[in-house]
Amino acid sequence: MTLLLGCIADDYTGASDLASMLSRCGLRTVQTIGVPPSSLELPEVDAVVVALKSRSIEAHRAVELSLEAESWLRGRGAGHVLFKICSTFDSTDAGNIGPVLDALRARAGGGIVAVNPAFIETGRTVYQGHLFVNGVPLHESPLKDHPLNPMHDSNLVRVLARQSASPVGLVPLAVIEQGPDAIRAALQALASDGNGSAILDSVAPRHLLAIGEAALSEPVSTGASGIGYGLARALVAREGLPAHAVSAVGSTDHRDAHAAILAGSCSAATLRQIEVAERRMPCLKLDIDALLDGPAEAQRALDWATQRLAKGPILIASSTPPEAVRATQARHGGPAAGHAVEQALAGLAEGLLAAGLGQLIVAGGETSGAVVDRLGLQAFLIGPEIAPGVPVLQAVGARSSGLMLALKSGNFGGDDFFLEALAKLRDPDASS
Ligand SMILES: Nc1ncnc2c1ncn2[C@@H]1O[C@H](COP(=O)(O)OP(=O)(O)O)[C@@H](O)[C@H]1O
Ligand SMILES: O=C(O)[C@@H](O)C(=O)COP(=O)(O)O
Repeated sequence: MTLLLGCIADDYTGASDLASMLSRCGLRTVQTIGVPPSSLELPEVDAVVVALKSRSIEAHRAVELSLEAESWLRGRGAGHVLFKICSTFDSTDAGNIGPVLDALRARAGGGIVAVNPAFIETGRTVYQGHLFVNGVPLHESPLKDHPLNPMHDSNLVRVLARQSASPVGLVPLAVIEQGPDAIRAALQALASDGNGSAILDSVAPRHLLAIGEAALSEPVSTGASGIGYGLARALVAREGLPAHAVSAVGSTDHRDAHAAILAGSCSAATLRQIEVAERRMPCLKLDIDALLDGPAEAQRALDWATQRLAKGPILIASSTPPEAVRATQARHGGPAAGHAVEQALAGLAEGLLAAGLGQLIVAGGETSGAVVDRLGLQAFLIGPEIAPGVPVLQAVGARSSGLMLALKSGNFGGDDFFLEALAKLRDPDASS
């Protein structure tokens, strides 16, 4: 296998978002959970997205894991490596975007890293280095209330400069509008001035196409699915590949298996999606204090679910509005509460799988990471898109092979997302 593109994603939902974009553009893509063991047989692909759970861990550990993934990808021919971060730049001043980007750049021998977190289809745009979420500056968007990394600064040049060892430049929209050659020249000028990275503006797909083409001249780039779109389109054109969506999920004997939704995201979008779904299926809202006090609440939830699974899909949610999250964090500590809730939901997934689950939808990036790790899943084939950034996934590898999943970033999807996802997991080929 010789890769056209190697990708390292800092969480699992982000990885499937990117993998979906690459597949839609025509690159045969597989998502692996961490660096795959040599025993795992992967199909012939053009791109691999190595999914890490490195967004909210110690920076030095995120660097180690990312470099390990980089070696694996370069060893399989990847000339360019994209470090996939969140389109809302989820991070803290301690990292992990800056430290990982610095390490990948150093490993590649220097140069300058183009950084662009735009994802136009989900309303993420960058102008004058400031990130907007559906037209609202990042620091005024729902991301200001994120349980793990609340975002309080929309100026990404400033945000990244606090995390990176090298100065951060800006390539403004006026230059991006001039196309790939002008972008390359601007990046070179910034590199000559000592910048190790630069935030690139973009408010429309044509900007991402130009950025993707320019970014391929450097060994490393950083960003979300928008830059993935630009890179994939540039590679497909360069290699003369057919520019149409490829889906790799095969027929599944899980079509009539039990289905469940686990929601651990407290995002505004997920809260609305739960509201819609609970009118259509049994829904259990976990008692968070009880959940954090001991195993009885999780056992109650598992009993509740296993009694109902055979009758149709069910939903279990830990999600609460921001004020309740703040109260929980004040009582139990932020990271401790988050971790405990993730592990409780992971335990529920394990119990549900033992009870015959064949289709699983998880809402929340960290939550998805905990669930996928607990189930020991190794890699995913990428199927059709349910909503921008959320594809149908089919597990491959020793454990739970064939299991159909959707890993939803908290902020993604319309109000009907859970209903749409259930239909698509049951029948990935059905037109929506
Ligand atoms: N009711 C709650 N109170 C406090 N923290 C919670 C609650 N429910 C979930 N969490 C935690 O909030 C975090 C949500 O992050 P994540 O799963 O990445 O969602 P998103 O995709 O919205 O960022 C997780 O650590 C999760 O365990
Ligand atoms: O780029 C994005 O917004 C997503 O792919 C992503 O990374 C989302 O992270 P979570 O909201 O933590 O799932």
